[in-house]
Amino acid sequence: MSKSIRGGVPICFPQFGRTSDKVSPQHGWARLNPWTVASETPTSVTLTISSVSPSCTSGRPDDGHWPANSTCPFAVTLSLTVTLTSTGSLDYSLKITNDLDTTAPYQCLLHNYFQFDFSKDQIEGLENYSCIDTQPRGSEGTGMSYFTQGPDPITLDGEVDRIFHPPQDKPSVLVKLKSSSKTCTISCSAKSGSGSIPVSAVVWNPYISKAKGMGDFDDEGYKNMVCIEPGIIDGQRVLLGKEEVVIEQVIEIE
Ligand SMILES: O=P(O)(O)OC[C@H]1O[C@H](O)[C@H](O)[C@@H](O)[C@@H]1O
Repeated sequence: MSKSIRGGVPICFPQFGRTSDKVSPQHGWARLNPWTVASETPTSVTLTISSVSPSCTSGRPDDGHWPANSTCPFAVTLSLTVTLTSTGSLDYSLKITNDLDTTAPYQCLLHNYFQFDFSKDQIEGLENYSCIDTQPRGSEGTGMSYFTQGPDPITLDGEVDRIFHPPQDKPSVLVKLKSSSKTCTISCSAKSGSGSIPVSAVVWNPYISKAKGMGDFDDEGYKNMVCIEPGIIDGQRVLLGKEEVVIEQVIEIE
């Protein structure tokens, strides 16, 4: 199977993490397969991938991840346009199209890697989000914990793998990564014909032992990075027949 790069913005689709049957690869097949350049200008590029294209094989039935002799259960096309704007922001527009009349289950997440000083920088914007902290905390910590994120900025102090689901009045997400010299703002929203879709966000830093265990990651790399990953991951969603969902993300440095 192909491997995702550990940087930039891998697209997790059709699921974040593993499926309950553990058949599909972690974070889905979209980040494992080649995308096609559909068009480009000096400041933008549009890339596409279809679940049924012959080049999309990693994580698919012929890769041993689905039962033998099964065919792709759905036909979905992803189209990603990335634009460097005149103000210097990077704009991402990801269109997810169900090419069939039948429904297709999905989740989708932009697995952004950012430069981040582990010991000093701070994360703002997730106040009042419902947090699932997947990492045991404290000497007696076991399993996950659930809480509402308070008003203080988030700082990193160990392995961090937290899923933030938005309060009801906040379908889009706006996260700020603050260092002493600059602020990086990540905003993300999602919509389909029927209206906005709530955007959650994952914050991830592997810290010492997980960094050492990852063959494609520098042992000390955790000190200079964080992943801020907005996406549609609150439960299992369903694309209706021929439905189009668009996820928009803007990254800006002030
Ligand atoms: O190693 P990967 O498959 O790229 O996943 C890297 C990370 O992605 C997300 O942030 C998940 O919440 C983490 O649990 C996972 O470790």
